[in-house]
Amino acid sequence: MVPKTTVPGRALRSAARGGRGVGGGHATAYGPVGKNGRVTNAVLTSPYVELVRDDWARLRENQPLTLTAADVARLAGLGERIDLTEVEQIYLPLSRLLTFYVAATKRLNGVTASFLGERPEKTPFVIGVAGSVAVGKSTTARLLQEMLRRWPESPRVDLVTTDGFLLPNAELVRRNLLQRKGFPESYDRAALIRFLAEVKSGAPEVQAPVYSHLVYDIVPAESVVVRRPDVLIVEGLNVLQPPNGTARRRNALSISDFFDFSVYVDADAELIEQWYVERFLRLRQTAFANPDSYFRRYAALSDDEARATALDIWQRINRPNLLHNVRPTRSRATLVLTKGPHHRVERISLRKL
Ligand SMILES: Nc1ncnc2c1ncn2[C@@H]1O[C@H](COP(=O)(O)OP(=O)(O)O)[C@@H](O)[C@H]1O
Ligand SMILES: CC(C)(COP(=O)(O)O)[C@@H](O)C(=O)NCCC(=O)O
Repeated sequence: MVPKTTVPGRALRSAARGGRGVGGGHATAYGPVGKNGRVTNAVLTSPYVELVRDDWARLRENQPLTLTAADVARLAGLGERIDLTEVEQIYLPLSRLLTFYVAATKRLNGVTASFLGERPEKTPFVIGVAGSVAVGKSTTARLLQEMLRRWPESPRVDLVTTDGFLLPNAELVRRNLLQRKGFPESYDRAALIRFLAEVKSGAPEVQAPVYSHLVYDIVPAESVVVRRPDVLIVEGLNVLQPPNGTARRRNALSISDFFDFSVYVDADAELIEQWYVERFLRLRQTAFANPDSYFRRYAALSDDEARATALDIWQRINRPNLLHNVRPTRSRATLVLTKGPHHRVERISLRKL
């Protein structure tokens, strides 16, 4: 199977007509290429090369899976069981690709330092993980963290979620944004950018604020500390969001300016809705049942009531955010994982241009 170049989720056409096998296809900004190898017109095609899962799975190149079924079960936590074959066929090749990027980026930083006549500084390789609420960002990020830790290039891998940079509830209420938690305007973007700038500049210790899903608010006295890891994974709905109007006018940076690689986890909105509702139903027996939970009133709901409540939250908040803010950032990712039913990744699009 020859990889295709497409806009993720929208099949365009194959730019890899030469049939050079997996990895042999090329994405081009100009196409199609004529018999004499010359560009025959200047139609802009996609910067992505697209692989179906079987071709992608082969790129693991005999790399042994070092995660056990027990490790994977622990990563799934209270969620749905994660299929070990999925880990082997999808996430292992991805972690292999990432280690190549980590090594290449280190070399590139060394080249820049030597050009400047400086000593190369150790800066963390930063990976962004984006996608809708309930698409599986946290699970993907945790899997990548565990897998990357097992490679010699990146023994120290930290993970930070952007919910810590949400504005506190009191401030959301003041700005009339409590019903828009997770929308770009509900975050302290400047603080997130400052955090990433400090991490990237090699600061020995950088603190990030913490959000509690239990109390549904920022925890004022808590923080997570990032101490110059080899890799930092930054997971969140809006990590690929470009600066808004005012910020753009001030030439502000994007969060993604600090990324060395980014992953967008994608699926049809109908599937994500189903995963959101299923997770909500499960949370009734666990997190919602905790007396300290902001959502403790949901613990007593019947199945039908819980389903209706979850659907209402999905349709009022998370679905519009997905459609208007999150999904439009998909084309900025280095890699797009497109899932089908049961979280099975069906297509992988890798940016080549
Ligand atoms: N690869 C996967 N295999 C099986 N279940 C998954 C997978 N990824 C996510 N899930 C399940 O889907 C739901 C949403 O995943 P989660 O990682 O919490 O999403 P997000 O961080 O995007 O909100 C959870 O119930 C989780 O257990
Ligand atoms: C906390 C979240 C905004 C996700 O934040 P992220 O870590 O992606 O920045 C989201 O999981 C959430 O709780 N959304 C709010 C929907 C609601 O009001 O229930």
